[in-house]
Amino acid sequence: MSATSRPEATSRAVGTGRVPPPPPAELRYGGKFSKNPLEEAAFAAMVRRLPAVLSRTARMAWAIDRRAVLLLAGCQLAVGVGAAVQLTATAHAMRSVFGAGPVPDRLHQALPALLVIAVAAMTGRAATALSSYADGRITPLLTTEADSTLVEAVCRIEAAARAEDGCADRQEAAEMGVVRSHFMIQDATRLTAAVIRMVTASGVLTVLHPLLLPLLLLAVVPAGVGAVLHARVTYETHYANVGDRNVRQNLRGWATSAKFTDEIRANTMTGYLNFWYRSISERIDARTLAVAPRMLRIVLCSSAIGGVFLVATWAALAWLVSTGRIEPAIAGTAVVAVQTTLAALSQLVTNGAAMFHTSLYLADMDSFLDYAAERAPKRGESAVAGPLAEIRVEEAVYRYPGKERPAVDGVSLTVRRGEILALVGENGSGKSTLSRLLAGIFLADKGKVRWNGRDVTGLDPDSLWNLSGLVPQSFAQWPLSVRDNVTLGQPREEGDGLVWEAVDAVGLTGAVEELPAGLDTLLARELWGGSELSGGQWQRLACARALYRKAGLLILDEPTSEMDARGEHTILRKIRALAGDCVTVVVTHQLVNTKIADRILVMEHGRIAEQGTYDQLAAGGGLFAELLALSTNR
Ligand SMILES: Nc1ncnc2c1ncn2[C@@H]1O[C@H](COP(=O)(O)OP(=O)(O)OP(=O)(O)O)[C@@H](O)[C@H]1O
Repeated sequence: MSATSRPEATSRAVGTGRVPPPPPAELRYGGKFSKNPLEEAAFAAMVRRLPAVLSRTARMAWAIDRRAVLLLAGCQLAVGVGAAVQLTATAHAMRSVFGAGPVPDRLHQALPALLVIAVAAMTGRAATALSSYADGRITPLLTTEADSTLVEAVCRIEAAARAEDGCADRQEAAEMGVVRSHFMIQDATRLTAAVIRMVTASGVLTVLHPLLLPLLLLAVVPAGVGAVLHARVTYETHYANVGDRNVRQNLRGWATSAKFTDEIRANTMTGYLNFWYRSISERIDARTLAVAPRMLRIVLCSSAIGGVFLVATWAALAWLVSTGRIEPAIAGTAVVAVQTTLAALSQLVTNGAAMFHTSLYLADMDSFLDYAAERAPKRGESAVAGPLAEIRVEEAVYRYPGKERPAVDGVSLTVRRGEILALVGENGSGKSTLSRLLAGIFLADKGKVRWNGRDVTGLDPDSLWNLSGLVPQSFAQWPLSVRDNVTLGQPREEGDGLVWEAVDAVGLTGAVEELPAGLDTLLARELWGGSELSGGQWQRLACARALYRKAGLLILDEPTSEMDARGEHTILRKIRALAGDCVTVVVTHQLVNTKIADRILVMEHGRIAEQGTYDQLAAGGGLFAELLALSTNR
């Protein structure tokens, strides 16, 4: 921990008599949740990855823009042919230049070959420019495809699986695959261009003298090995940092979000947050810096070994000329061929290592996509028949991953259309979890939940959710227009009429009319032109969203916790008025609000402790009566 990170937190702590905060817990992606793909991978196995990555890149690019891929392939071919033509013409020109006769005559003789060299060079340049144009056409779409695939995969995962340990870290690791997909085409193009140039130049070199190519290979192979080892170390560091990076990213979002400014300031959390942020960053930096000497050793060793072989190559060439084994004219061409091959080989190893590096991140992305696919809903495909008449829960048990005790533990109940069911109970008693089971968001580990008599595991989840409207405990404040916040991108043919109806039902008409652009007002204070609502107004909007859906199942989890008495009264009356057409479930701690319910279910430790009407329970002397007494005892 550097001394620079602590002073603010420490001085604040000293000033208030508090102890300085400990650094945040160390989190590592790995261990029981995942396996570092490099742990047991041999060097050869890593190099063997390259063709697979290349063909995958080609397939993805082909699916996106065939013409651009063909253009790229044509350009690669032109670059290769250009390099071969240049070298052959160089050999011709050298022979003329080193031949007999006066200098002007020799130059004149070399002129056609020199012109061919110029045209081949120009063709090569033009092909390279066209390649980058084709790359520019493919890459943005490729990145978008990778990004959208990832987002869609995350959105498809069963809600319950999101609570699994390691899920968020795997996702964070996969994000890097999206970032690297930006370089895939460029790396692949450069790699194949280098291969083509190297093959043509080394062919010419072998024809000139068979000894030169092996020597040149020896000069470049150490650099290649060095580059791959370098990529391996970089990836290992990245891998060790995934967990901390994930936490840092979340912390950054929370610490800098305007939504939490008040809480952070008034609770003097700024110092702690900055200290934590720095601590995590420093931990990440420390891991990165710790491998710097290893990186340096790799680069130094590979450069030194490569340098020795390069000197040997030039010495061999000098020896061949001095012993008359090759003519000076051929030696001149050999110098150009060596330079070309060397440049191509260096490009090959650099881009090969880059592709290898990319392949590691893509493997993380693939592995996450597989993980997400395994956790996508595997339920039946049949739709719920007719309007929702009844939901029946039979001995349902649900336990969150990693938790010892079930959150819902053997609950049975039936709730019918036209009925309002209130769920009450102390914090953590399982109310929200039960409502998730009722909505089919979670599937019971044991027992059954049936909609109209059909087990929800056999039903298409979208068909369930098309019939439901939910106001969750913590609802989203979408940075969208008022209208989109109500319709959530599902406008109805009736147009704004239904939107206003929903807005009116929650008593928000006046507030929306006062907004600068009415329903079109962007609700995002941070964005240019945006407006902001109060906490209670946002909650009313969340209720309007659920009411707009005219759902068969309405679940409201603490729907009025931020509302004033008038807002609460309006919404509860509306819920009562709409109750005839749907199954309504209200989760609340405001026990007086349960008066609107036909039946109240009191939860305790995941079980139903008691149930009945308000009057029955209030007079019953049980948990409800106790909680009611506490709520009025001030
Ligand atoms: N995403 C989650 N991952 C792991 N455990 C969870 C998760 N959500 C809830 N739990 C646990 O499940 C139990 C029941 O939680 P639930 O949210 O259903 O309670 P609740 O009655 O709605 O509480 P509250 O009144 O505080 O909203 C609690 O012990 C809680 O810690």
